[in-house]
Amino acid sequence: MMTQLDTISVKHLSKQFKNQTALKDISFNIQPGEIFGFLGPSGAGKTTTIKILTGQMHPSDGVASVLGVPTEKINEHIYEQVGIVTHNSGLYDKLSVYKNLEIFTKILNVKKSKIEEILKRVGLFKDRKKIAGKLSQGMRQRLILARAVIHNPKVLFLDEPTSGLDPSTQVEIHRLIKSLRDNGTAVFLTTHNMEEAEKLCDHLALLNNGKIVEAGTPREIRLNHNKKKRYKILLKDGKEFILSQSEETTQKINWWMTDNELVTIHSCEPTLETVFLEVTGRKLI
Ligand SMILES: Nc1ncnc2c1ncn2[C@@H]1O[C@H](COP(=O)(O)OP(=O)(O)OP(=O)(O)O)[C@@H](O)[C@H]1O
Repeated sequence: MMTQLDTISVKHLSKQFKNQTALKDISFNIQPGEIFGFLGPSGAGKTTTIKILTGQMHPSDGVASVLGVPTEKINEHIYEQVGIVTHNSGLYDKLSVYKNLEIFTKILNVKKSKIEEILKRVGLFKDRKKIAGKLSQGMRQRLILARAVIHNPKVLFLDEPTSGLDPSTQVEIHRLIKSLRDNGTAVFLTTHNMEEAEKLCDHLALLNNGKIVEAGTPREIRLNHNKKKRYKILLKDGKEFILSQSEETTQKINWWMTDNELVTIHSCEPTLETVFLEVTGRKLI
């Protein structure tokens, strides 16, 4: 029987810097056509993982491979099949939007007709003559993404692709990422944004202090943490909050009811954000 090759395979990966352990024994697999979300607070080890998986850094222990290539053997040929968007993805600021992409079609041996196609897909076709250095932040990010996917990569690494963007640009970028996924691209995405993770990712891993502390589909992770009942409460003065079941909560609810302060009360499932707070004790920012 044929088994499908994992697009990304990570086994017992660790990374030790001089006096800092950045990753401790992490393992996961990503299949073609899957969006895998890697979530974690600042310093959790997300960028270190991307660096190892793109061959920019070697692990201290464990093995990882991308498209069947062990990460220590990764060279520039892999970039023909991989797209990367990170914080230091730069653009040629003095060149036009179109020229920025044209350069990449030459490097990556892609037909020029792809430029027009991808510009239309990211909504930048009418801006193709604009100078990259004068684009708004959202346009810039769409151009960086266009460049990363112009060659239809089999793997796409996205390090916080929508951070700092307005909601409508976020939606456009999500649409593009999903259409890539639907065409079989495996997407490795880091984010601080729980809503983004919930909407976009097929599987998630929550990283804390270099360890994977939770993994599964967004729904599985939420349901795993649904042991204690939670109540979402709205009071007359407009205050809204979530309280978990306890004697204190029951007492508070009684007071509010007696004082006619309570407007609505619902029991609710935990959000990914509350799960994250529970397992890490930290906010995701
Ligand atoms: N080159 C390095 N030398 C020493 N320590 C490093 C190096 N790179 C990262 N670290 C440490 O490893 C840990 C993980 O860092 P990493 O950049 O992977 O975190 P991150 O999850 O990407 O955080 P952020 O969300 O802030 O980008 C941090 O404690 C960081 O200080």
